[in-house]
Amino acid sequence: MNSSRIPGFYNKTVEERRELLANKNMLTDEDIESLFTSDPLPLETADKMIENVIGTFPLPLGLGLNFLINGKEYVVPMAIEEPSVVASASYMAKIIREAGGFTTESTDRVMIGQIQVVGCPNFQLAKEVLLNHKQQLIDIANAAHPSMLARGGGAEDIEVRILNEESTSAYGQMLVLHAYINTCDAMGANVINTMVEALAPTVEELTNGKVYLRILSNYADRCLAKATCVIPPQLLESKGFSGEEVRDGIVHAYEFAASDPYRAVTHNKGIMNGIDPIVIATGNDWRAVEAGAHAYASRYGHYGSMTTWSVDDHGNLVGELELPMSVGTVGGSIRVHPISKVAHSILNVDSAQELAEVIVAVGLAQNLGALKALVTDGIQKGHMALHSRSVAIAAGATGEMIDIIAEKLVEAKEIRVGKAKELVEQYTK
Ligand SMILES: CC(C)(COP(=O)([O-])OP(=O)([O-])OC[C@H]1O[C@@H](n2cnc3c(N)ncnc32)[C@H](O)[C@@H]1OP(=O)([O-])[O-])[C@@H](O)C(=O)NCCC(=O)NCCSC(=O)C[C@@](C)(O)CC(=O)[O-]
Ligand SMILES: NC(=O)C1=CN([C@@H]2O[C@H](COP(=O)(O)OP(=O)(O)OC[C@H]3O[C@@H](n4cnc5c(N)ncnc54)[C@H](OP(=O)(O)O)[C@@H]3O)[C@@H](O)[C@H]2O)C=CC1
Repeated sequence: MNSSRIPGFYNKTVEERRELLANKNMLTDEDIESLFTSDPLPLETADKMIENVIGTFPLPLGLGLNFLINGKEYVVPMAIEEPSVVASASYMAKIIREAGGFTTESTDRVMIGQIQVVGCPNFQLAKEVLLNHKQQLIDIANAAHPSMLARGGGAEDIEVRILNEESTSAYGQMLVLHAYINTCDAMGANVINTMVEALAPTVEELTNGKVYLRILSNYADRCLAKATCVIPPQLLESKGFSGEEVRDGIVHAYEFAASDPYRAVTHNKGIMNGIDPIVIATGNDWRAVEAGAHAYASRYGHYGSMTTWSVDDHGNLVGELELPMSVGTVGGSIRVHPISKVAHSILNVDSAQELAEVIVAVGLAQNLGALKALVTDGIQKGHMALHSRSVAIAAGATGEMIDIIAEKLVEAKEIRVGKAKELVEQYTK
């Protein structure tokens, strides 16, 4: 197993980094070909992926390093436009590996398909009838996609709810059937939608109602992944701040996010800074993950922090992140986008469950990075120093000029495009 600890990786050139991965056998010949080409997503492939294609929209692909999860090393592919995210994830993963690494766990990959039934003459009776035909309904769902059952998944259970029973509106009352479907290593949207569409005629017959919606729920609260880390305070020490001070600051920051939606949204955005890039790089549906994650952050009746941070009896900082994680290692665009194939090669996970667990570990690290910066130097120092290169490019710097202008911006403590334009003008005179 290759170590994910590659000191100085970020000081190398892109070519050197690729060579290093190839030498460590972390890339296949096909991966190398996909990465080294000037056309990573060929237009003819793109044109088959979505509609009205006129081009592609590339994003930087970086590697989150130092991840040790359940004793296994992970190099994490991250596709993102925002500076300092990859650096921060790698830095926090480095601290957490010194503390023994992340521990993760996850539920079975049970997703939910919903069927909405309206106009039942008797909603209670309709519910009873559906529940009495549970096995028949499960069998119909599985007959619609038998291969999922054959690989150990498929429809497993049915639940029925009545919504707005007391409503007097002509549109309010409805019955909702939930089909619980194990989608194995697929995110499963298409499997689920196929199954609920197949169920609809029988559901109408049994309820004497009318079915409108037949679609998966992105609130995948039976498809959860959780990551935990336990960090002794001495590993959190930062210039001018004791480990205990940083630890306590992080717990105070968590309490702020837990109690105030204005802060929670930003706190959680910082978590998604880590989650979205790996979801995108692995070819998964980040809208589905985003929607589920934010809904889960509201499960206690108000929008709160996705993570929890506390201090254990030994004075260690304990972090935890649990989220719905409807991702796959097959299906969707995963085997279609050549760079997503490379990302899977680098990440080296064997199942969707393992992928989900890595993703929440990265989210937890990212939250720690942002909070540690916020409770010490503030976000601008580390983030803006790295952002200075984008500012230089936005001001017209090219080639070797980019790093020179970026350094001058940091020295001047004025990381803004106006200042960068002045510097570019001086440089090119
Ligand atoms: C940026 C750092 C890491 C610098 O932090 P630093 O203390 O200057 O880092 P360092 O130079 O001591 O290096 C420590 C480690 O960081 C990594 N590292 C260091 N530099 C690089 C680099 N160039 N490229 C890749 N990796 C880098 C690398 O792993 C390195 O270890 P090494 O390998 O050298 O042994 C730190 O300031 C930090 O974590 N800041 C937080 C950044 C952040 O959260 N950015 C997100 C954008 S802000 C936002 O959108 C969310 C927010 C903040 O609003 C959420 C919220 O409010 O909660
Ligand atoms: N609300 C939402 O989130 C919606 C999302 N989508 C989109 O749906 C796509 C994801 O759907 P999904 O059903 O996952 O994708 P696909 O239908 O593309 O692929 C999944 C298929 O892969 C096959 N497969 C091979 N090996 C495995 C394995 N080990 N475990 C599970 N399946 C395996 C299965 O087919 P077989 O059994 O025949 O081998 C399975 O049905 C995404 O692109 C998403 O954007 C679509 C609609 C709504």
